[in-house]
Amino acid sequence: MIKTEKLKFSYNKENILKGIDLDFYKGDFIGIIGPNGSGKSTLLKNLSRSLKADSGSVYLDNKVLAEYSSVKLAKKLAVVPQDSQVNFNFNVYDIIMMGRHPYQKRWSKTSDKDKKIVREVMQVTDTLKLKEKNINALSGGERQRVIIARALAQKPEVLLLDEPTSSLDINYQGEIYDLLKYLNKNLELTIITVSHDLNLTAQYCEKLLLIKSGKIFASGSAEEVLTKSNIKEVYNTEVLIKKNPLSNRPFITLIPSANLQENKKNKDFRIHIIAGGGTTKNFLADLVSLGYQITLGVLNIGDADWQLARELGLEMVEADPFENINEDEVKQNKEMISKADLIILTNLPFGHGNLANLKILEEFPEKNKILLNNIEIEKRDYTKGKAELIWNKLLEADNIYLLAEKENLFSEIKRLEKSEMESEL
Ligand SMILES: Nc1ncnc2c1ncn2[C@@H]1O[C@H](COP(=O)(O)OP(=O)(O)OP(=O)(O)O)[C@@H](O)[C@H]1O
Repeated sequence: MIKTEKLKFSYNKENILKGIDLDFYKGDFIGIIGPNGSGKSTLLKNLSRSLKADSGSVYLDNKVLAEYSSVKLAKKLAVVPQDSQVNFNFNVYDIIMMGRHPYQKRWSKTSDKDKKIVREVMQVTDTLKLKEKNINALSGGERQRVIIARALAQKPEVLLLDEPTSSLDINYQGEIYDLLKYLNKNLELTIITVSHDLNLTAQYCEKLLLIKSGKIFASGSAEEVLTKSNIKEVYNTEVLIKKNPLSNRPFITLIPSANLQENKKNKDFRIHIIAGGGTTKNFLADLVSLGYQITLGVLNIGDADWQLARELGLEMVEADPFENINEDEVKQNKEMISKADLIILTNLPFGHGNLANLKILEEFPEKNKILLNNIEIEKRDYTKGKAELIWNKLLEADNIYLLAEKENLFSEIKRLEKSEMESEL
C-alpha cells in the first residue's frame, strides 16, 4: 500500500534520510520508533508528501505519491501531526467537519452525507459529547481525539500519526491506542504511527520499524525488533526485557546506570554467582548496572534466577531441571569460576545440583567468596551427607564472607575489588 525505494531527504544539505526502503501493506499497524533526531518525523512527512524527497520514490497503491492531486491524496491519506494546535476558536463540530473539505465544492454547503460521516466519526472517537465545546477548552486527550476524528472524516485508507500520545497521561495514552487498534481492526484502516514509547508500540503495533540515523536498523514484530542488543546498539542503553503477561509482547524496563565513572572502573571485575530459586532478584540488576561482569551457573532452566539472568542477557551455565549436572556443564562452570575475581553463593547446599556446584568450588580455594543470606542457611538442616563436609571446609577458609543484607553486599564487593586492584599493583 505504501512503499518507498531508496528514499533520501536532506535539510539544508544535511542528510537526514539515507536511503529508506519500506513496504507497508493494507491493514498494517506500524510503529516507527528510534532515538531523538533519527528521522522518524521526517520520514512520516515524506510519506504524507508534506516534504519532498531529494531522490528515491514513495508509492501509494503502486502510484507515485507526487502524481496524486491534493484532493485525491486527502481522500486516501490523513495525518495527525505532532503539533496539533488549532489557532482558531472553532467548536469541535466545525473542526471535525473540516475533514470533509476534500469532498466539498468551494462555497457549497455541507451535505447530508458530510453530516452523517461527521456524526459517525464523532461516535467512534467518543467526541459527540464535546460537540459544542470550543477546541481550546479541551484537555490534551480530548483534543487529540478531535484531531483524530477530523482525520477520520476524510475517510482515508491510511492514517499517519506523529507521536499521538506524547503529551498525554497514561490513561489517555491507552485510550488513544485502543481507538487506533479499533480503527485498524474494525475499519481496516492502515495505521502508521511515530512514537517514543517502546512499550506502547510493542503492545499495540503489529510491526515495528526501528530507525537509527536516517536508516532502517530493524523491522518486524515487536519480539524481533525490541531485542536487548538492538536497543543497546540504537539507544546506547541497557534494558531488561520481560514479557508483558497481558499481551505476551516484550516489556522493556530501563536498567539505571548508577554511576558511569564507577561502571568504567568495574569493567574488568568478574563475579560468578551460584544461585537458585529467585535468590538473586534483589541485587542482580543492580550489579549489572554497576558494570560488573557477571556470570552464573549452574542454573536450572526455568528457575526464577535463570529467567532473570536471561532477561538481563547474562552469560550462564544452564542445566535441565531434575537432572544431575553433567560433565560438560561442570566444565563450563569451572571455566567461568576460574575467570572470576569473586564468587557469590546465594543458595543452600542441599540437593544434587548444589552439591555439584559446591564440589566445583572445592577446586578454587584461593577465590574470594561471599555467601549471601547466611541467616537462611543457619535455619536449614544441611548437616547430613557430603554437602556438609564440603560446606564446613568452605566455611573454615578465611576468604569467605557471610552477609545477610543486600546493602552490605555492595560495600563488601567494593572492598574486595579494591583489595584486588591493590594486590595487582
Ligand atoms: N525544519 C528543519 N530544518 C532543519 N533541520 C531539521 C528540520 N526538522 C528536523 N530537522 C533535523 O532533522 C533531524 C531529524 O529530525 P526528525 O524530527 O525527523 O527526527 P525524529 O526522529 O522525529 O526526532 P524526535 O524523536 O526528537 O522528534 C534532526 O537532526 C533535526 O534537527
